[in-house]
Amino acid sequence: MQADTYRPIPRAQLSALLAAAPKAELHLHIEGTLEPELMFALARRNSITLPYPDVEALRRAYDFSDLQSFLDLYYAGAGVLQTAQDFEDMAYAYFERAAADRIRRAEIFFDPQTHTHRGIALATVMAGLEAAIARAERELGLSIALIPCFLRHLSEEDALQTLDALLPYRERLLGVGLDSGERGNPPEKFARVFERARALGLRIVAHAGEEGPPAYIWGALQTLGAERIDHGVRCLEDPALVEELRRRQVPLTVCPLSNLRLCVVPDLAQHPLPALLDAGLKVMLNSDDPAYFGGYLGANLDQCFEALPQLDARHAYTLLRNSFEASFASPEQQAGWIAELDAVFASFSADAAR
Ligand SMILES: Nc1ncnc2[nH]cnc12
Ligand SMILES: [Zn+2]
Repeated sequence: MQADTYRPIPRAQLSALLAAAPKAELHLHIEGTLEPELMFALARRNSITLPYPDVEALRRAYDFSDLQSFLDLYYAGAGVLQTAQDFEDMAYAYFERAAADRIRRAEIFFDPQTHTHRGIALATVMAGLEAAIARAERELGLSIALIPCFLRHLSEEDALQTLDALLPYRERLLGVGLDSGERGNPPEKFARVFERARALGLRIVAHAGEEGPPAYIWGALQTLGAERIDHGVRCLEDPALVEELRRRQVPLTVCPLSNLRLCVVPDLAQHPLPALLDAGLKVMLNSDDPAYFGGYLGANLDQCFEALPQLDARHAYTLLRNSFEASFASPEQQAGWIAELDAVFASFSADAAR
C-alpha cells in the first residue's frame, strides 16, 4: 500500500474490504472445525451415540467458562472421527469455508495424541488429512501446511513417542506446536521434545499466554525456540516481554472469538488487539476452533472491527499483511499474496477518492 497514493477508506466500506481481501490463517485446529451437523453425521456413520439428542442441544452445550471446559467437550467431540474418510470430510469442509473467506494460505494444527490415545492409527489421521489437502490445493487453489501439536497435559515421554511416530511423515510436516491445558503445564516440560524437533528442521510454534502467565511466553521463546506464539495476549502484563516480542517481531496468532468464548476477555470491545497493535507487535487474527467459538476467520475480522471503533482500514491492512509475513510460506509466495492484497486496498482506496 503506497502511502502517497492511499486515500482513507471509510469505515462503512470496511466489511466489504475485509471480505474481499486475501488472507492467511495460522492458528486453526482442524478438530475445532468439526461442526455439530457433521459430528452427528459421523456419529451416525460410525454407529456412535452422542450424549445429546440433537444438533441444537449440542450447540447449547458450547457455553464455556474457561479453556478446560472447552477442551473437555472438544476432545469428546473428536471421538466421532474414526476413519480416514471422516478426517478428509472434516478437513475438506474447512477448506471450502476457508476458500469462501478468501484464505490463500492455511497452516493448520492437528492433535495426533487425541486420536492415537483412543486407538486411531496415525496413518488413518494422516491419510484423511492428506487426501483433503491434495484435493483443496487442486480444486480450491489453497496453499496448505500441517503442524501437529503435542498435548501439554500429557507427559514429555508421550510427546517424545509421538514425535517418533511422526518421523515417517517428516517431509509432509511444516513444524510442531504445543497446545491443550496451559495452566500448570509450562513450556519447560517439553524442552527435550522441541530440541529434537528443531534438530529435525521442523518449524516451532507454541500456545502461550492464552490463560498462562507471561513467563510461559518467555519459556516458549527461550526454551522451546518458538518462532510464533499462539495467542500471546497476556504478554501485555510484562513490558520487558512486549519489548522483546516487538524488537524481534515475533508473530502472535491472536484469536478474538476464542478469547471471548473462553472468557479470556469479557467482551470484544475490551479485547487487547488495539493495544497489541499500538505496541508495534506483529499480530494477525485467526479462528482457533471456529465450530466451537461461533465464527471463522471472516467473522473474527468483522466482529473485531465492529466492536473496536478505534480500528481503521490501515489496521486491517497491517493485520492481513502480517498474516502472510508471519506464515512459513516462501518469500515468493508471500510476495504474490501481498501484491494481491495491495491491489484490493488500492481499488477500495480509489473508490473512496471518487
Ligand atoms: N485455544 C486452545 N488452546 C489450547 N489448546 C487448544 N486446542 C484447541 N484449541 C486450543
Ligand atoms: Zn489454539
